[in-house]
Amino acid sequence: MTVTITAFEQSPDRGRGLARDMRVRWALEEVGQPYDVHLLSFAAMKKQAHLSLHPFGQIPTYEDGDLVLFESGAIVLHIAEQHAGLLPNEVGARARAIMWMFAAVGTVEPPIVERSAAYLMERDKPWYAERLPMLDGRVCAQLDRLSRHLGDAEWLDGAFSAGDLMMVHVLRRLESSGLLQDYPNLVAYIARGEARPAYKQAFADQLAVFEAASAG
Ligand SMILES: N[C@@H](CCC(=O)N[C@@H](CSCc1ccc([N+](=O)[O-])cc1)C(=O)NCC(=O)O)C(=O)O
Repeated sequence: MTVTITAFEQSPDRGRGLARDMRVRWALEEVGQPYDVHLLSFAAMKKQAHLSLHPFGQIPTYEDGDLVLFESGAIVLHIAEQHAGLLPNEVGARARAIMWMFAAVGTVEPPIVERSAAYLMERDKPWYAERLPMLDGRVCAQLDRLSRHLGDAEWLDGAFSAGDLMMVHVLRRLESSGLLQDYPNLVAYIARGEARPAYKQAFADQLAVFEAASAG
């Protein structure tokens, strides 16, 4: 039975690989698993057929036979548990890799999403100019700490893992913000993730969807 994921029919990330189906695509490529994609319009995401898969009406979802999952982190963890290549076998290293998955989505991502949401929904509000430095400050506080931890290491904890996959994708959202320029080791870290063949394949496949939709 082939796995099926959901993704945007026409992603607002305009093919930049920022939507969260990218994490699932990348994970499936890292473990060498084929998958089908069910593309959804914004309207279809809020209809009952999709809400029965994803109670919050979002993408991505993951279907494998009777199993239906949502939450990109949970999907990546499931893929990593089912196939070799994204989690170490050694108990402690495996636990730390999962720890970094949670750190990505639970500690580093929230201020990045808050900053992005403010730009998208509040940039014309009178308080935005005053609020932006605070939003940047919260993002940079986490970048500072992550950068110090990473130092000159290639990955967060030994070999590349699902923790790095999630963290690289979280950080990519900042690529056009200018905030990463003060953290050259994080820029290089992201570039190492983007240089992986599995990432490149996932990115190309996500971009192809956007280009086909834009051409149509
Ligand atoms: N915590 C969930 C969050 C899922 C989520 O936010 N999904 C978004 C798409 S990825 C988030 C996203 C969207 C757009 C960009 N972008 O750069 O344009 C980046 C990321 C979605 O379905 N949004 C539609 C809706 O909520 O109605 C997860 O990790 O799976």
